[in-house]
Amino acid sequence: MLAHIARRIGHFHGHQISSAILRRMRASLKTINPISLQDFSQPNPSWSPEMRKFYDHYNAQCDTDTETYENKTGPWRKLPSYNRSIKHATGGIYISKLIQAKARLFTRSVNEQGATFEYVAFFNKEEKICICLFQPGHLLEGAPGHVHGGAIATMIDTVTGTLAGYLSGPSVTANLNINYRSPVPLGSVVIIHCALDRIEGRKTFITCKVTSTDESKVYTEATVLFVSIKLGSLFG
Ligand SMILES: CCCCCCCCCCCCCCCC(=O)SCCNC(=O)CCNC(=O)[C@H](O)C(C)(C)COP(=O)(O)OP(=O)(O)OC[C@H]1O[C@@H](n2cnc3c(N)ncnc32)[C@H](O)[C@@H]1OP(=O)(O)O
Repeated sequence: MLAHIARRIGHFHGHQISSAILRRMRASLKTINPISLQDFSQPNPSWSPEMRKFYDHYNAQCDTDTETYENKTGPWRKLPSYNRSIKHATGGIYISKLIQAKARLFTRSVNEQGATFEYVAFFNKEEKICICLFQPGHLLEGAPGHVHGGAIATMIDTVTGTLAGYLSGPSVTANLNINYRSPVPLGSVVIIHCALDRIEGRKTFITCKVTSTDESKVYTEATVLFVSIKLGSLFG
C-alpha cells in the first residue's frame, strides 16, 4: 500500500514532482488521515435520462471498464473526479500538515446531488481532446432560469485545466477568454468540448466550445492559456 502511495505522489499525470516536495510528502505520510476516495463523476439519481444516455455512450467507448477495471480497446478514458485534487495524487490520502485540510475542489464542494455541478469528463489521449457532460443544477442560476456565466467559466476552466494537466503536467490558468453566445438553461445537459491548440515551451493553449448534446447549438466558446509550474511553488 505504502509503495503504491509513494509511486503516486512521485508523479502528477506522469510528470515527476520535485524531490524536496516528495520528501515533505513522504515525511507527512506518518500523520495522514486516510479518506476513502469517492468518484463524484459516477452516475447518481439526479442525472437526467439524457445525461445518463450520453454517459453510457462515451463509457461504452472507454479503454477500461469503470466498474470491473477490465481493459477494453476504446479511445476514451473516463476521468475520475474527487473533491480534493491532492487525494487523487496520493491515492486517497490528503496531507493535512501541508495544505488546508478543509479545502475542497470548488466544483465538488456542495453535497446535494443535482444542485450545482453534475459532470463527467472523458479524455482521448490520441487526439488530445477532452469532452465533458455537464448538467447544471438549480443553485447555479444567473439570468432567471439560466446558468450563471461564472459557473460556465468555472466548468470551462476545470475541463480545459484537466486536459492541460494530462498533457503538460501541473499548470495554472494564465488567461481565460470567453464568448457567451446563447444562455444555457438550468437543468439541461450540455457538452463541453476541449482540444489542444498548441504547446509552446511552458504555455499550453486550449480551445473550448460548449454545445447542445446534438451539437446543433453553440452556447459558449473560449480559448484558455495554461502555464506549467513547479508543483512546489504552490506550497511556498
Ligand atoms: C496535485 C494533484 C492534482 C490531480 C489532478 C487534479 C484534477 C482536478 C482538476 C481541476 C482543474 C482545475 C483547474 C483550475 C486551474 C486554476 O483555476 S488555477 C487558478 C487561477 N490561476 C492563477 O492563480 C495563476 C496566477 N498567475 C500566476 O501564478 C503566474 O502569473 C503564472 C501564470 C504562473 C505565470 O508566471 P511565471 O511562472 O512567472 O511565468 P511568466 O514568465 O510570467 O510567463 C510564462 C509565459 O506565459 C506568458 N503569460 C503569462 N501570463 C500570461 C497571460 N495572462 N496572458 C498571456 N500570456 C501570459 C508569458 O508572456 C510567458 O510567455 P513566454 O515569454 O514564455 O513566451
